[in-house]
Amino acid sequence: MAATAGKSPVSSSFVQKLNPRTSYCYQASYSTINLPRRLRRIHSQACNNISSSSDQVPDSVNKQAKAIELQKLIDDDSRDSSISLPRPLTSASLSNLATEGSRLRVAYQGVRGAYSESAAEKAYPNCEAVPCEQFDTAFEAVERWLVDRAVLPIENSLGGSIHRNYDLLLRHRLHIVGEVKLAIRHCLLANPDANLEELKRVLSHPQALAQCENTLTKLGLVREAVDDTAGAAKFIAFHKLKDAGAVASETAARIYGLNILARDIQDDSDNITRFLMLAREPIIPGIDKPFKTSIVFSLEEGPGELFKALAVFAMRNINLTKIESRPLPKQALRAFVDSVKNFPYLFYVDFEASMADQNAQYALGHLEEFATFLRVLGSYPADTGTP
Ligand SMILES: O=C(O)C(=O)C[C@]1(C(=O)O)C=C[C@@H](O)C=C1
Repeated sequence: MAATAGKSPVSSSFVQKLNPRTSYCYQASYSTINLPRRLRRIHSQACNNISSSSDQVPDSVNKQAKAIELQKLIDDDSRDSSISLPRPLTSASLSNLATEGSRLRVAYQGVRGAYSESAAEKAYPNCEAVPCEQFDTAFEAVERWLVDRAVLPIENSLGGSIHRNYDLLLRHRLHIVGEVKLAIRHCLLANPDANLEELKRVLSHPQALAQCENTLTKLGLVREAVDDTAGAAKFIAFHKLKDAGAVASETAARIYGLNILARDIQDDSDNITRFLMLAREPIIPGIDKPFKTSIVFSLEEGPGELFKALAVFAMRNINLTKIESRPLPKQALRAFVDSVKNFPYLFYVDFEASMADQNAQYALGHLEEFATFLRVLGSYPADTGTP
């Protein structure tokens, strides 16, 4: 191995694991580096903890059917299980999900018209976007080979990190294979017979409500959090509410037959959400285009530990684009830390380099020397296009 200033010694087995050009075994093993055996056990227990079976097959998605009559939607939804829109998957309905054709199937949390659906379609044009009730269901659908990818919102330029989704990345064993940045333009929606003066409350995803904080405060509307923006639109349409609006997309307005009372109500016109694409297998990282790598690690307690960890990147001129800290789950904590004085944390870091880049391999080799836990979540092409 050639000597490089600031580089730390790296064992050959480590490079073997990290270097995509060396072997196929890299593919299966690079996501977990130096995972203590006890924590590894906890991980696989968590991953195996998947509920099984049941009875409902979601109807196929006709993406071209733009104009869906509201009355039909409401009638179908209340009387008949065969509604025109696909029902979001629940854990219970996963086992009967049939594979249709060869289009890439991408699971997202929410109902039709959610921003996550647009993100899936932006990342994979022509994909079949599969709505899921919860993020866990979307992850499970990938783990059980029922869909090919899951899409996960991870951070927003106004609202910041979506913390729960960081925790899901750790709990499940999927790999990040791509990212997509999407411009989020929120609308205030209401039923055709409702008007702004009558509105008292507004429903939406907590992130969307936070992104429209100023506008909603000015309007004096009470915020009510629901699972996703399009779900809020569907709910007010279904119940024909006159006193409640929804913060959601223009697409959701069209699908659920709602009026757009105001457009672009986010606090800043520059409102961008970054989504991650997840798959069962990692992709082989290249160096032909800009790549990003996402990792998660934990450190011993002590002065300068985090400084040392970040220095492994700084000394190799690797740019960090994101750092997030999350509490280390108690369960995992018991497995690999004997006693702690303060609250222990996991650090999630995104950096601008491919795992095929030797510099990045050296940086992680160096970090591995003192991190108590280190896992590569994925190395994937950076989204450098217009959101
Ligand atoms: O509710 C939706 O439509 C989503 O896709 C979720 C979500 C999020 O989790 O941040 C995605 C983009 C926007 O930032 C608001 C909500």
